[in-house]
Amino acid sequence: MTLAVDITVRRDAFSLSLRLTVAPGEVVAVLGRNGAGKSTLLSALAGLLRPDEGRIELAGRVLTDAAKGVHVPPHLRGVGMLAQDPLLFPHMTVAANVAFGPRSRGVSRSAADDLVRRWLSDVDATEFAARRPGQLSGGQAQRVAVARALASEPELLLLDEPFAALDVDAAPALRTMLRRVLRDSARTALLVTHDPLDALVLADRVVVLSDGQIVEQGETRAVLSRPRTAFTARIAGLDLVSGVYRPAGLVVGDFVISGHVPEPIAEGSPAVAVFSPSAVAVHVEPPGGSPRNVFGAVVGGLEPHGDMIRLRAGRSVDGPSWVDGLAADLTAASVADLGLEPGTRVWLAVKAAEVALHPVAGGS
Ligand SMILES: Nc1ncnc2c1ncn2[C@@H]1O[C@H](COP(=O)(O)OP(=O)(O)OP(=O)(O)O)[C@@H](O)[C@H]1O
Repeated sequence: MTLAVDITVRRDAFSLSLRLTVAPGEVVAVLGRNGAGKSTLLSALAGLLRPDEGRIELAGRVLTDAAKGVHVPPHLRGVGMLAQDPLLFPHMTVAANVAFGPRSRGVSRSAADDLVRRWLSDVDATEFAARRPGQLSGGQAQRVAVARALASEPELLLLDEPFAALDVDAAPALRTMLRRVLRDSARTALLVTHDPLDALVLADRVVVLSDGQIVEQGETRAVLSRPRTAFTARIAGLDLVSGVYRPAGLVVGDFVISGHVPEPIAEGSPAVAVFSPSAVAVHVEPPGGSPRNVFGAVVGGLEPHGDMIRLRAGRSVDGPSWVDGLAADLTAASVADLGLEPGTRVWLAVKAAEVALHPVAGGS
């Protein structure tokens, strides 16, 4: 189900110009700030918008060819969409909502019933089959929306900020479920988000969009932990360290990084420690006591970041290599008090309570 996109869309002063290939079973996250063109891209893929130039091909079928006037309508494209809002039909039961796509494609009632059972079970929503959407919580409704999107067996699934409308407590469970379902069904998917965590947990690869253009792309962890452009670094906005999950924490070489685990991680599987640069304390002497999560480094660079100064760490002669590029935010006064300048030896400390350990896409 390879997706090949090469399109230009012009909207008044804005123009999106993008070339992208997604391999069968691959999940690609498109990250970008407001107005970057993410929704424009999804609309073009879904067939809700006609590109001014270019082609969209999915699984060998031409969905759009601007030069030849080809434009397959949305319902015939084999493209499913999961939006921020579950958008379930309020007057139908959950089961009828999930059966709707297959039935309108001509699938028999009994085959559609089988699909309903399978997908409601996959998203842990079997018990809601007879309810109406009004009787579900936001998270439950979104699970049903996942089942509905997948029951249509789309060749491409578009995910538009699927957790944005959920409260913070419901999002991790849904993200875990979606990660499992996407992996088990080997679904080709494009995920639009401005949350780097969604990309980390769900996507194999990330594409960073700015002002209608791709500014960076690559394997998710590589792009987010070592952004090559200042723009991506700002979007990523997080410190992240890759390792292997053990009950004691994230094992990275000789280090164990302690943190909390908001969503389950299998022991021995690839994971990341994620924390905010504002949670990192910078010391010029090794901190006293026995605090955990202390890493030796040097000051690699100092740059203004809003009303703070962002320190970029570099590797010290005797310290771990993975500290290279980690960020810490300090006030200008503390930079002056500590006498920090490029090359200064420092110790970075971050409390376990401020560190979240997450599974990463591609892990078991
Ligand atoms: N119908 C339209 N007509 C003209 N310009 C539009 C239209 N819709 C969007 N735009 C412009 O296109 C640009 C990209 O918008 P788009 O919605 O694709 O961005 P986005 O990355 O999805 O942003 P957000 O994260 O806020 O949803 C913006 O400058 C927007 O003002």
